[in-house]
Amino acid sequence: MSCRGVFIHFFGLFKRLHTSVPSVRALSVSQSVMQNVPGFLWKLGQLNHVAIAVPDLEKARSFYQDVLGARVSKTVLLPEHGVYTVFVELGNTKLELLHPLGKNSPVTGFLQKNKVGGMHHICIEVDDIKAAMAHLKEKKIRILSEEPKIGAHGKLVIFLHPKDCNGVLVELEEA
Ligand SMILES: C[C@@H](C(=O)O)C(=O)SCCNC(=O)CCNC(=O)[C@H](O)C(C)(C)COP(=O)(O)OP(=O)(O)OC[C@H]1O[C@@H](n2cnc3c(N)ncnc32)[C@H](O)[C@@H]1OP(=O)(O)O
Repeated sequence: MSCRGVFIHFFGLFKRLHTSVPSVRALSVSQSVMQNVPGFLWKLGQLNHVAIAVPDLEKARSFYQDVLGARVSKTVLLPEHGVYTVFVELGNTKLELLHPLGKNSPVTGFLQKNKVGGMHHICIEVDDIKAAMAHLKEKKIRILSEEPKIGAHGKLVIFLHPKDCNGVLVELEEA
């Protein structure tokens, strides 16, 4: 490469580095704050977790821990939700592995339809769950419990009907 070629190559590289750093930073800042939409009495925050229903919890744990090398929590039983949970840490978010607990588990029917497992719900943080509920009722989005419950992180949660949310079961958790 000529002297001029070397200069152009390094100048191009410098420009790319220079422009990529602020855009990465801007992205991470916007993800870490609640969205402030004018006229809204509550704010939507970041993705808390994606839940995956699994027919074999130990096999699923082993996949994330031993094959992908992720940090994985102990199994926690949540009888009031009818699930066993295992959390997989991903840095910017988590995966929640779900397995039915008890005969009335809401995950049983899902696993009957999805034998190998599959994405069960997403969980997004909100700053005020009661205000979110009032707003969603007004918008005719079905909330799957009369009152918020205590979720996997000891915080208030509600679930929104998948048929009202583009086919995805949505959990909102008060941050
Ligand atoms: C600890 C806590 C936490 O993270 O904090 C948790 O995870 S607790 C995680 C477990 N808890 C929950 O899931 C609570 C909220 N879930 C529920 O209330 C229920 O599971 C429903 C989502 C209402 C589904 O009820 P159920 O199974 O009785 O109804 P169903 O089988 O007739 O389903 C009605 C329609 O919704 C679809 N459907 C059912 N579950 C779905 C899901 N997870 N994602 C997307 N679509 C789903 C079915 O395919 C069906 O569509 P077609 O009519 O087209 O066939």
